[in-house]
Amino acid sequence: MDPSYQKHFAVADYVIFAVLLAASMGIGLYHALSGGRQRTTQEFLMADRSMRCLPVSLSLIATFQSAVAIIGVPAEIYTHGTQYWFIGCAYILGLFIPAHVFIPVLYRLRLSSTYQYLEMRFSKAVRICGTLTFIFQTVIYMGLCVYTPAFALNAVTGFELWGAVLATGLVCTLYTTMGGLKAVIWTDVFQTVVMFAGQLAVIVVGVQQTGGVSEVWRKVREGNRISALDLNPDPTERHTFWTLGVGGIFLMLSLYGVNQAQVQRYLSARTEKEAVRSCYMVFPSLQLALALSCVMGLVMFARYCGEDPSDKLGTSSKDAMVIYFVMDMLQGLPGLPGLFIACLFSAALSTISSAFNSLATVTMEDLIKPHFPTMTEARATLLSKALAMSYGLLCLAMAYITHLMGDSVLQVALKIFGMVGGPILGLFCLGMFFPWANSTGALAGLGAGLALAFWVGVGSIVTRSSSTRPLPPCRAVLLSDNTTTAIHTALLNVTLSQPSGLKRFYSLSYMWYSAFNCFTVILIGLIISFLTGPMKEEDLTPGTVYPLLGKLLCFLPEHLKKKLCCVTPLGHTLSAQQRPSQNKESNGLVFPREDRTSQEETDTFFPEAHTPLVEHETTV
Ligand SMILES: O=C(O)CCCC[C@@H]1SC[C@@H]2NC(=O)N[C@@H]21
Ligand code: NA
Repeated sequence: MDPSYQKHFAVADYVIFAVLLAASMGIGLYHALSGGRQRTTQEFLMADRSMRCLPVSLSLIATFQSAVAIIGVPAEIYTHGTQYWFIGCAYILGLFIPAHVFIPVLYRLRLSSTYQYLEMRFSKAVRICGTLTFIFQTVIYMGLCVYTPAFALNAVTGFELWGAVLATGLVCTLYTTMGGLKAVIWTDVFQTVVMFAGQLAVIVVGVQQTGGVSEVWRKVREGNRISALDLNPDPTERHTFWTLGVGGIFLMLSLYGVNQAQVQRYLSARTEKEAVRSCYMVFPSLQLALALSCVMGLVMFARYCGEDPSDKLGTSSKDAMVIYFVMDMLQGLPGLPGLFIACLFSAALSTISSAFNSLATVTMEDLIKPHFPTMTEARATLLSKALAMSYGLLCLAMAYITHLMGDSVLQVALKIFGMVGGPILGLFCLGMFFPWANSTGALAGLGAGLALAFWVGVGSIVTRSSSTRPLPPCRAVLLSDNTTTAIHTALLNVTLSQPSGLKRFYSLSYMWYSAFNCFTVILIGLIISFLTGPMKEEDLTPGTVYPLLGKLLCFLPEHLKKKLCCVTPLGHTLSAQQRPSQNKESNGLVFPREDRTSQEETDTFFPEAHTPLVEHETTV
């Protein structure tokens, strides 16, 4: 680290950072001392199912917008150009499908944990495997989210690394443990505002210090950082419209469709309509977050055109360079570096607190409560708080491990989601869209999906085949035009040895992991289901299958549909006493007759739902 490049904080910066932590603690304390004072798991884990769509939607964004995106996306744009921005196209279907497929199914089953669905549709074993897979994914991802801001700060400002990790971890654990989901959602709202403000400040100051918008635009175009629409169908090409726009849809479905942290927010909404509306409201805010990160990367490129300060930082990671850029821009403006640090830690805190809370929820609901049905509410709530605390400490331990996983934090996060989130998405799709799938098929599918995912993922890390050559730094721009053209032609003419066989398998773009693993689970799951005797219509728990065929073939006349798609209509919202009770004898889930209470909700989305295509008996 070249000492002249070390950036230091003014007192004002530390003050702003401290205010952020204090405000988050304050919100946590408020929710610990108000309302039901977090005395029941319904309140602690589900916010009393009383939330409105605005806070839920801001919390939905905050959950998967951490320091990884704040740092990783600008670094991505700086190095590879704006191709990554096409992931915004995946947000359309990536949010529309959760709003009209996953939310109606999951909301009407009145679940606390998403994985209860797996027991209702398949079996307890499938539920446990789904829960453990989710815990594994979230613990690793949480480690990455804690470590990223601390590591980046330390690289540039000498900011005490483990001090920052501990401060973040402890504050987060405390307000999550005290205030439950209500505190997590309201701190998410506050932290999302801080996150946007911090990024905006850096962009405004950055443009102004680089000579204005037109100057930035000129430099960015000359450095060919504005990527054209790349329609290359090669699945080993890291970022193209297909890997981002289509592969990204499966990534979004795994996060905003079936991930416990997000489903818990949908379920905390007071009505299904509010839940669907909150999902719609995520779209503009997510596009704004993506735009801010991408523009920040472009401004950073325009600012450092001609020189590449990352080698002076003593670390080759472009992620650390983003912090250097920010400190360089805001250095002379006391308070603004503190605002950006607050932005970075807001992004981290809002993700980590959501992870803690969802981990505590699934551990309680899926792993503990089923074995201790007589546990009192007070003990269950106390245990939930102890779990949040222990997960907090575990994530500090995970922090370092994720740092070893690779160079770009964004790439590591997207790989984790693809490798683990993809198979979980496949499990839910198998359950919701294929009535014939049975528990054996589900377990085999999940196992195959995870095995294949880790084979590809680990293989790509080991053979380093996922890192692609970055675009030439714009130093070439300073040469005369024809020289530049000559260099580019020479570069492009080099026939890159197309990897073959296993090497090609390892070079599959990580943006396809979600889709690839999802289809593997579905394919294997269906094959094993048919080999071991497919599920029968009457054995299906009502409301756990989405009439996909019925929807896709909605243009067919009724009598044809009746023959073709042996599907049951979507379930109605089960009132509290209707919820599935653990039946001692049959050790299965016993369902009372479905009530018709929430007819208006069903009518809104599935007018044909109350005229069942195939009359089915509920197991009473
Ligand atoms: O920021 C993180 O912690 C995770 C990296 C981004 C995760 C995905 S990318 C597509 C979607 N849009 C987001 O803002 N987050 C998710
Ligand atoms: Na966040």
